[in-house]
Amino acid sequence: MDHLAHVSNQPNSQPQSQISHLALDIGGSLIKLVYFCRYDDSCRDDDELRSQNESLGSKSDNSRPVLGGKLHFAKFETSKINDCLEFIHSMKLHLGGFHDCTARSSDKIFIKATGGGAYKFADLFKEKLSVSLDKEDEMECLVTGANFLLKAVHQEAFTYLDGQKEFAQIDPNDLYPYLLVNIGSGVSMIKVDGDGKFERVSGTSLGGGTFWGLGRLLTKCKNFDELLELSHQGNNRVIDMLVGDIYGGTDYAKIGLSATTIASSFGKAISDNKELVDYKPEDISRSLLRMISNNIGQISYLNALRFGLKRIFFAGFFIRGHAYTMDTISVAVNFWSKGEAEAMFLRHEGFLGALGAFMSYEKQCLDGLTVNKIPQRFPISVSSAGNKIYCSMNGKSNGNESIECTVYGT
Ligand SMILES: Nc1ncnc2c1ncn2[C@@H]1O[C@H](COP(=O)(O)OP(=O)(O)OP(=O)(O)O)[C@@H](O)[C@H]1O
Ligand SMILES: CC(C)(CO)[C@@H](O)C(=O)NCCC(=O)O
Repeated sequence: MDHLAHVSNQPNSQPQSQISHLALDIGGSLIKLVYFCRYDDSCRDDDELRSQNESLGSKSDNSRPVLGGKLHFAKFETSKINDCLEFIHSMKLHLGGFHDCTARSSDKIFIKATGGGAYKFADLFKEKLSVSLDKEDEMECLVTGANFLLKAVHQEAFTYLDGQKEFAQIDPNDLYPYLLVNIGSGVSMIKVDGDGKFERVSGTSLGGGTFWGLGRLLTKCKNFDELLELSHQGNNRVIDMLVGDIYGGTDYAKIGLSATTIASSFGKAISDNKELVDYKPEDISRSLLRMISNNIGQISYLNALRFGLKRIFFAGFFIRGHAYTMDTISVAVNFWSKGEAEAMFLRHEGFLGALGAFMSYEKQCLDGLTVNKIPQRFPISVSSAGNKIYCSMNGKSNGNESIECTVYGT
């Protein structure tokens, strides 16, 4: 199994009946998996949950036990898709899909999938796992995933400035509008106005793939984390041309540029008569990270300005909860907006699309999930004709770690 598989409390040999509803987001760089896994011993009656749900108009069935479980998250490099297929097969996750309810006797299994790879690798999934991928729109899934996390998961969003992480209090009734910036291989910027109400307003090809691709070529790093780690020790001023380099050490105060502002990313490399080997990989990594993060922060701000949006949520696996990345993006948003707009980050940053695909099981008429809002302790309820899933989202989730859920079993 790929070392990238990142699942907490990962069951080693779960019987198939314990796992249901696998959803995939197959991107240009990474494949993300979300699946629900029941606890062995969690069969219990939960009258409080039942009555809360009923008071909100959701039908519950007293004959069904309430089952606890977790939403699990895993990721693989897209280039190592065979490891992912092996993982799915070994965990029997591919059986956690749905059957086509229009074809009565069909035993065809469909798995919800989003991202470009849902198209590109559909035949491979059919050939290796005998499952069909039920494709969901990538932007729609990102938005559904973001709305779900922001409304349901306690302490999901946070700000990060000057090394200070602060969790944001998100009022689910005062969430919209906001700008969602998903930094994957490329970057999508989406104005979100409500559940299912959104518009992709911009994007840029200078994204996570650019950082990792250029970084790999320039530093010979073998993996993304190594490149990110290197940036810690680097000094971008060795390579970036600063305003002070151009202005003889002084600020260009008249237009608000301090001497330390980057005037030209990688600009020093033109004048130094140096070769690539003369630069330290850590300095290259730092400059690259700063260049990409600054640029995304600036374009995001411009789009927020364009539509009068005050809140910008940044997601996607480029961020990786990395301090310098988040700081750079925050500073860029803060600098350009003169403090008017705020950059926020999400703990489950890389799994929005996969979560959105997971939620889309609600569209199916059999074994699907429906999502209803429930306030306070059980903010989100996910239910299906066959079983009901109440994601209690009790704040125990942490980044890639699993999220506690409560399920009405069949
Ligand atoms: N272990 C890793 N291996 C490769 N890239 C990683 C890794 N961890 C983080 N990244 C970064 O995350 C980016 C991919 O993020 P994400 O999974 O959100 O996007 P994607 O879905 O693959 O891309 P797209 O949506 O553009 O198709 C990579 O381009 C890289 O910058
Ligand atoms: C093409 C997608 C949507 C695939 O996830 C993404 O990589 C992206 O938004 N790229 C940026 C494309 C652009 O708007 O320039």
